[in-house]
Amino acid sequence: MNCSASLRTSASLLPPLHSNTTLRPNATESFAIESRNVKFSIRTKQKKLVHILEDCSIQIPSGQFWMLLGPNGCGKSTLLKILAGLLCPTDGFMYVKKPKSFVFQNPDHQVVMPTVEADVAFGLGKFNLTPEQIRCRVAKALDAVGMYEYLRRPVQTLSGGQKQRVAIAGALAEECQVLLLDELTTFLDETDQIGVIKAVKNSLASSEDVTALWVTHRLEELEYADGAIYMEDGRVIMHGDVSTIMEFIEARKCSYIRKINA
Ligand SMILES: Nc1ncnc2c1ncn2[C@@H]1O[C@H](COP(=O)(O)OP(=O)(O)OP(=O)(O)O)[C@@H](O)[C@H]1O
Repeated sequence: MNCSASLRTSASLLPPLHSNTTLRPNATESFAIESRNVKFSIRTKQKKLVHILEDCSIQIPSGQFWMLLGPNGCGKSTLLKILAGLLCPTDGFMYVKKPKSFVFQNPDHQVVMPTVEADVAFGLGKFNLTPEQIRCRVAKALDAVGMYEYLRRPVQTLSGGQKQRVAIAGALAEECQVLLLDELTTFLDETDQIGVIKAVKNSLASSEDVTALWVTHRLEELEYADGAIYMEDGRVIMHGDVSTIMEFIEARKCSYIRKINA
């Protein structure tokens, strides 16, 4: 079966998967991001074991823009941080193409240099690049996110959305293959929100190899995605086609409203 094709065309309600999965050595090559039965638990100070993620399985084809949605506290950021390598899963298998980059909700945690140009160039120090190569990479990355004309701007004069775009450009300049984006638009107005989404779309269009996973609360953003994942209570409930998932979430909302009005 061509998994990649089936994921693009249909959403699926996922049955619970087996626990105690052994780690699988090889990833499926067509997927830039893959997790199988990933679990994450923590032990509280009172020694109580709390299960935050249960059997989370996802597959995101290379070069696509996917969104991860679900109610507050369902585990979206935890799954994203695991994929980024910021947290270690308790069990399961995962593969994320490298280099990968995690972009934070608050750009002030990431955009740290005095000017846009210096900030995008910041991560390039670890590569053996000539000044001309650095200029070239910075220009290309800023162009991809529509911020080239801001090259010399002090970062403190930028809006939240513009800072997010600079943070994305920093990742692109390092030629990252996977962008993991954590609720970038939560504090943005509509113009900045659309600017950031378009910057991600453009980044993917300007390089066949870049894949993005975008955590969001905003249902209207789904229209920009190639695929989606819906989580509840630490589990992946649906995975695949955007319109099916959108309908599912709308139905969930209606049933919730009916319940509170009853
Ligand atoms: N270190 C921790 N200690 C205790 N509980 C935690 C810890 N990290 C996460 N959690 C809990 O795990 C659950 C999932 O959190 P997570 O931040 O991943 O959810 P989310 O879906 O991203 O939420 P939101 O949409 O509100 O940002 C929450 O109930 C949260 O309180």
